[in-house]
Amino acid sequence: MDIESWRKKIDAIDLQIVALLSDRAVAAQAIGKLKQATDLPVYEPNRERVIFEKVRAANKGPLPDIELVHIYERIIDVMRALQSDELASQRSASAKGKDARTGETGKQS
Ligand SMILES: O=C(O)C(=O)C[C@]1(C(=O)O)C=C[C@@H](O)C=C1
Repeated sequence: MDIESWRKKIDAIDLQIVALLSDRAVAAQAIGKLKQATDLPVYEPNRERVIFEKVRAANKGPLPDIELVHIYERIIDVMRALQSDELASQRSASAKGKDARTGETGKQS
């Protein structure tokens, strides 16, 4: 296959990754709401250790285990932020053209 064909393959894979990450985020958000309702902490290090172990066990290469786990650490960081509602407020602020932290529009008056 030539470079263009491989790039088309990567574009198609990226669409699947985005859809799967969105599905994962919906599940994490649902867990976050259940945790809020039952006063459980967002951060569950034991559960995260189990996930990293499953990821290592599922890995057939060519990515080294350590790199895959790094990707997962980042994914779960983002899921935790979503559960704490930090990302939800950032997203709605940016949709309105506002700074998530200050709520300012960034336009000169
Ligand atoms: O399983 C949970 O308790 C979750 O909240 C989900 C999740 C994850 O994204 O996989 C997120 C945060 C926790 O620290 C552990 C795992």
